[in-house]
Amino acid sequence: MGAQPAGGVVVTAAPAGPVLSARSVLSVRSVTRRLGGVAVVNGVDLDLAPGQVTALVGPNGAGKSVLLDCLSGVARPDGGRILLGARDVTRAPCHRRARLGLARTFQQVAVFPGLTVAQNVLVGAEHHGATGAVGRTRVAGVLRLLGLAELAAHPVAGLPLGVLRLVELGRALAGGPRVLLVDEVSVGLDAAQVAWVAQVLAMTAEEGAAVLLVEHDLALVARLAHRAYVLDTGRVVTTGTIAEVLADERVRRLW
Ligand SMILES: Nc1ncnc2c1ncn2[C@@H]1O[C@H](COP(=O)(O)OP(=O)(O)OP(=O)(O)O)[C@@H](O)[C@H]1O
Repeated sequence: MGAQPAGGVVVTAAPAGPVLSARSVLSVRSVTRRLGGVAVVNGVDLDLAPGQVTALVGPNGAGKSVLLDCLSGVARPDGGRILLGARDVTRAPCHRRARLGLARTFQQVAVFPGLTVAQNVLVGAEHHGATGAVGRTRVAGVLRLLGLAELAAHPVAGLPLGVLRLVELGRALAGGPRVLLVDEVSVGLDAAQVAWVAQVLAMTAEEGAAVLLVEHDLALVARLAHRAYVLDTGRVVTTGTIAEVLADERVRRLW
């Protein structure tokens, strides 16, 4: 990998200004998800703004991944509403949300082991409606962006976890999502890969996407995110600009 993504922007600390005036592209209202009789996501309200990286942080078991499952359509909420733009997608399946511009990565990396790197990324382009030559052009651009071009024809089976995370991120980016949900993207990456991915996510937001970053690496959160929500035992305990949240005494006590 080189020093920064192709066509890249040098990323400095994210501006910490409030986003309250910006339009929300994903709106979550009172979302609850019960598992085994327990509300592991409990009445969550959350808004994602275009052009912003929003962090979702909290201790192990707080409900972050289950909330992402509700947002992406992997799981159905037991209560509440999810709006993607003006559309109510609370009960919409994953593929419909993908067509509407929502993409995600998974904490347990999920790639198609029998496909090559390029084919995995193409799946993401096609899910978002980019087929044929448009899809292939998208794939080539994403592979360059993520430093994966030389591995394009390589089967993903057997590749290291860090590379698989990049492939999965590439699949999510290939459709040009307007909402991108990333779950623990830094796990398994070395420091250079984390820096690279940080720049890619910052660029994705700068180009207008709303990015939700679920992450335990608070240095990465502080570097990238404009705002944050802190989840604990299924509830949002605080939200605000990244500076406000990281300075909050209640947040410090959670780690
Ligand atoms: N399929 C399931 N059945 C029952 N309980 C579950 C299931 N999946 C998750 N849980 C529980 O839901 C709670 C929230 O889990 P979740 O994975 O969302 O936490 P998290 O905040 O993502 O944690 P981590 O940071 O460790 O990934 C946990 O108590 C977990 O044990």
